[in-house]
Amino acid sequence: MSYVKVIDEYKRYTMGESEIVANNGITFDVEQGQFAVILGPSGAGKSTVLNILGGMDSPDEGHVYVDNKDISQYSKKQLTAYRREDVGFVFQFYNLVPNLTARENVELASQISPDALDVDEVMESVGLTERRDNFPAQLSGGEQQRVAIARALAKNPKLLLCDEPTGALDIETGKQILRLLQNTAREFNTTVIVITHNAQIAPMADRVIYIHDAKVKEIVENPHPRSVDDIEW
Ligand SMILES: Nc1ncnc2c1ncn2[C@@H]1O[C@H](COP(=O)(O)OP(=O)(O)OP(=O)(O)O)[C@@H](O)[C@H]1O
Repeated sequence: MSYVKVIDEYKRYTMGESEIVANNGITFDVEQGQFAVILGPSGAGKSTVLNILGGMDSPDEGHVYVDNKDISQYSKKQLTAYRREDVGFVFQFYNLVPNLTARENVELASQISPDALDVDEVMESVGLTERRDNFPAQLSGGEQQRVAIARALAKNPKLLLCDEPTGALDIETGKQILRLLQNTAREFNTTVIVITHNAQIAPMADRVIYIHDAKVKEIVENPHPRSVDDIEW
């Protein structure tokens, strides 16, 4: 079975009298160690998929397998443990703790995971050894995002989920972050899933899942993903 397997997943929200179908029978797979991109316009349902994959929300129907476990059937308690131990999150606006240094931000995450990696090794792998004693406000946006990635990786997660990770960065810095995410999938065999509306990112992914209007429109496999350096946007 694929490492991540979403099968006929539905999520509906009630807004007063009306119902919004945010995910309308979503089905896709991602293999272990793949760098996958979920691409679609605003409102297509991408964050809903990510919230469900990350254990922040549960689907109304369907199944979501991660590493052979059906997380759609998890209790609240099981979801809490899953979020803590199995999933690393990277968001558009970093969400670092401002009064902790870069290293302390990473350490904090490593402390809640039983399977945590060595904090200094992770800091080195994202190229931040020199800046580890700086506070977030003393770091550039790209450096702060690298701290956020280190924080997510320190837990040694099964899944790294990234919500518009380059959305707040300029092109060159965004490329550095994408290179880091692509390398993470390759070197750590971590399954990385990025959601974005930026179609320029698609050629560098191993698999692209196009979502439109709450449904999967197309799934494209890239047998030869492009290097980040060859991508223009
Ligand atoms: N908690 C919620 N309550 C009500 N409606 C919601 C909720 N979360 C999402 N929606 C609706 O579900 C639909 C899909 O939203 P979602 O955030 O998943 O899209 P998206 O593709 O991530 O968009 P964006 O790129 O703008 O974040 C939208 O119509 C949104 O308004």
